[in-house]
Amino acid sequence: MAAARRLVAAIDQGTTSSRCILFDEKAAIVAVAQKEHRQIFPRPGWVEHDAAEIWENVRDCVHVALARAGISRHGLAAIGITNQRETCVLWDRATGRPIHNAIVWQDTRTEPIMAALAEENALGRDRFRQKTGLPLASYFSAAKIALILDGVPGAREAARAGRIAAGTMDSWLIWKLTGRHLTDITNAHRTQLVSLDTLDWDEELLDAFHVPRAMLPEIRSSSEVYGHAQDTLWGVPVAAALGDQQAALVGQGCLSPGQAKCTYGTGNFLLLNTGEAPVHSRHGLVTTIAYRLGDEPAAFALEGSIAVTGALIQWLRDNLGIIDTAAEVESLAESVEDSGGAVVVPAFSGLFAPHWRPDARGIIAGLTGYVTKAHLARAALEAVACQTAELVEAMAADTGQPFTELKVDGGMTANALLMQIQADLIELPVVRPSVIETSCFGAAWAAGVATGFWHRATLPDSLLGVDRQWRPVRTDDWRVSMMQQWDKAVSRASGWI
Ligand SMILES: Nc1ncnc2c1ncn2[C@@H]1O[C@H](COP(=O)(O)OP(=O)(O)O)[C@@H](O)[C@H]1O
Ligand SMILES: O=P(O)(O)OC[C@H](O)CO
Repeated sequence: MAAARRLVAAIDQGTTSSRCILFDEKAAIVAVAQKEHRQIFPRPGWVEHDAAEIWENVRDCVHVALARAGISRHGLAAIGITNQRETCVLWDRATGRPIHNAIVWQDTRTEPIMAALAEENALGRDRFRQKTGLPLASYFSAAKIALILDGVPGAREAARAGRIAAGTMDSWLIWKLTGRHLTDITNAHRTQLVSLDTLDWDEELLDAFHVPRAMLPEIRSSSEVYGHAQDTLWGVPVAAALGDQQAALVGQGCLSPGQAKCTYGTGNFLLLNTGEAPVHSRHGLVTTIAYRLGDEPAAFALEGSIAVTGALIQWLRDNLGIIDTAAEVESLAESVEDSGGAVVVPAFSGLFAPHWRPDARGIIAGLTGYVTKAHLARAALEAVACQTAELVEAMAADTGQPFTELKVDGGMTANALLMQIQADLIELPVVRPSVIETSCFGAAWAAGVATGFWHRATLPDSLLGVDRQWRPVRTDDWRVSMMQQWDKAVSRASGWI
C-alpha cells in the first residue's frame, strides 16, 4: 500500500469567509475550500457574525479540502489556525452554543465605553496604552465582551461562576475542534486584557473592563500541540494559532527584527518585526505580539491597522453595484487615467492607524459632474494606497529606518494597478510572493514546526519564491499632490460625528 500523503491544513477564519488550505512539504497548495458567512449589520456601525455558522463553514471547508486532495484525516499531519482578530464570542460551556452573535472587530458600538474609560478610569488613556501597547479604541475585544455580558440576562453571574466561556475566533475553533479552552498569545493580546510586561491576563485591565477571569482561556504559545481534534477529524493535532496578520508576518518569513509585510484583505495591516522587546510608537501605530514559537521568547511587532480597504471594494460591488466582482475594479479603474478629482475616505468604522479618529465617517470629496463610476473605482484604489503609504511613513518615523521594499500579500494584491499605485506612492519596490495566502501558510508552518512536519530551521520564505515586483515610476510631484489631496479629505472626514 502506498504511504499516506502527509499534508498540513491551515484554517483561515477571516472577516468575510473561512477557508481551509492544504499544503504539502514544499509549501505547494494541494487543495483549497472557502465559504463566506453572513455579515450581520443590526444598526449603522454594528457588525456581527454567527459563530455557529462560522464553525459549520470551517468544518465543511476542511472536509471539502480533504476530499479535493483525495485524502482522509489520516493524511493530515497537523492543523494550524489563523483568524480575524479581536472578534469575540461568548458561549455556554455546557451546551457549546454561543449566547450572542460574535461582535466583530469593525463594530463601533463600544466607543462610548472606551471614551468613558479614557476619562474616568484611574489608569487613564496613556497608561492603558503603555500597559497594553494598544490605544483605547472600539476595535479591541475587552469592551465587546463586557457589552455581551451586560446585554444577555444572567450572563454576568454565569461568567463569574465559570459557566460562560469567552474567546476570540481561534479560541472558539480550538474549543470546537478539541474541547479545550485555549488561545494563543497573539490573539489574547488583542483583547486588550493582556499586559506587555507579563504577557498574561492582567488584573487591573480585567477590573477596568469588568471581565471575569473565569471566562477567559488559558494563554499558550503560537506553535505547540494544543490538543487533538475530535469527531470526524479524530486524532489530528491542532498545533498552531496566530492572528491572521501575525500569521502573514510569519508566512512571509519576517522572523528577524526589521522585516515587515503588508496584508491587503478586508482591511490592510502593516507589521514590522521589532524583536524581543516591545517598541512604543510616537506616530499612531500599535505595539503587538508578533508570535511566540513554542518555548522561544515572544517576538513583538509594530502594527499599522487600516479598517477598510478590500471592504471598500466589496462596498462598491454590493452597495453601489458598480462592479460585479472585486476583480473588476481593476479594469474599471484602468479605463481612466486618474480619479477625476474624486477622493474617497472609507472611514466606515472611523479611522484607525495612524489617525485613531472614531469620530470620522466615510466621505467622497471632490465630486463634479465629470466623475464617473470608473473615477470612483480609481479613487477607491488610491484610497487603499494612500492609507498604506501613511503607515509606511509612520513606521519609518518610529524606527528611523526607512524600508527598502514592501512585502505584500492578501486578496487585493491580485490587483496589479493597485500594486503599481502603491509602489509609486511609497517610492519603493512592492514585492509579492508566489503564495499570497501567507496567513494560511504562516499558520501551516507554525503547526508543521510544532509537529516535526517542517524543521524550525526551514524558514517560511525559503519555501516561497517571489512572484512579481512593482517598481516606482511616477514623479515626486504626482506623489506629493496625491498625498496632499488625501490629507485634505481625511481632515474633512474627521469629526463627522
Ligand atoms: N482583484 C481585486 N482587486 C481589488 N480588491 C480585491 C480583488 N480581489 C479581492 N479583493 C478584495 O480583497 C478582499 C479579500 O481578500 P482576502 O485576503 O481574502 O481578505 P480577508 O482575509 O480579509 O477576508 C475582499 O475585501 C475583496 O474585496
Ligand atoms: O479578516 P481579515 O483578514 O480582514 O483580518 C482582520 C484583522 O485580523 C482585524 O484585526
